[in-house]
Amino acid sequence: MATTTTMSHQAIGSIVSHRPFKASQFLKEPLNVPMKFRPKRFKIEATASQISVVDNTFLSPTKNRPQVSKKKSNEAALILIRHGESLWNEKNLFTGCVDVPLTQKGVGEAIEAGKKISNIPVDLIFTSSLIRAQMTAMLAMTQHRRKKVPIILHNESVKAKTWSHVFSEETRKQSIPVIAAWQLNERMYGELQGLNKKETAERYGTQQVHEWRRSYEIPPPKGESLEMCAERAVAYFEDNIKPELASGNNVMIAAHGNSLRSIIMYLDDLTSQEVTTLDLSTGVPLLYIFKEGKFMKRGSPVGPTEAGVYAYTKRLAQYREKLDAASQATLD
Ligand SMILES: O=C(O)[C@@H](CO)OP(=O)(O)O
Repeated sequence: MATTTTMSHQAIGSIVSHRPFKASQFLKEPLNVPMKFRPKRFKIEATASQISVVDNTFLSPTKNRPQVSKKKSNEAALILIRHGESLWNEKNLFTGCVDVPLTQKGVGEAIEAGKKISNIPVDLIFTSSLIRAQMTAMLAMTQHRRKKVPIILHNESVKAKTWSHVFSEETRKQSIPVIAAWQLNERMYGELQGLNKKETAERYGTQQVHEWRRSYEIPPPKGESLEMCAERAVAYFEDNIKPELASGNNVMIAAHGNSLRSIIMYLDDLTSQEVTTLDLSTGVPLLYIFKEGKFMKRGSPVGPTEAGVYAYTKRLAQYREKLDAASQATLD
């Protein structure tokens, strides 16, 4: 196994895009175009009002998307969840872009994560195209008090889009669009995929394997470094998710240890050195508030009734009050 230190963006695009899910059709651009250059240290460079309009046609209400009403608020909640334990996490195998499901423990973690965020508004869900992230998002939403129905959008072909159309405006209002994007997939782990992590550390040395797993610049053999993963995940976040937050839509992202590390690096403005110590647990939701073009980290809600979370902003408190009032009305 040879360590690859460089890899063209074109090559990454073509490897990651082997999946039948064709995000390119949503984005109206080929997957193999060289990715945009992103600075190593990401900056939030624009205020909400300055954020440029991007190609959002796949999200358009006219394009078979359950409608998310555009709100006037300049504040929105952003929830990040790493998927629950997968069958390969349990076996301690490098997983990357291999599409394995959750274990029973992972199912439980996703449900617990859902309880913690059950009083936080969610208007839109983004997941990777991998089943462990999608299972986590769906299971978490079974716990939400608002009881809206998450619906996975199928825009991969005209037929898929037409055949999944929802004809009732009222039903659409009671739905949450779920957008699956390969750009949010786990880092592509190259020749480590399927290998046992402990055995790999014994073979190549703990230090080498730690660098492959946690460094910013060093890619695993024939795989993506965190930097490469950031180039597609952060670009997707900036182009597709940030504009939704800027419009006041509350967003949940269910993704992976490394795709989320790269997004957190961007949100928290971490250096390439600082990100090496960032490690995410499975099934732990993290809350950010997006306001006036800035992301404010609010940590992980400990429980659904945790007063502190709802004191973060007036809007969150009001949302929770409405849910409480609705539950009370049902009981009366
Ligand atoms: O195997 C993987 O895909 C990831 C996440 O489980 O592992 P690591 O913690 O090494 O980044």
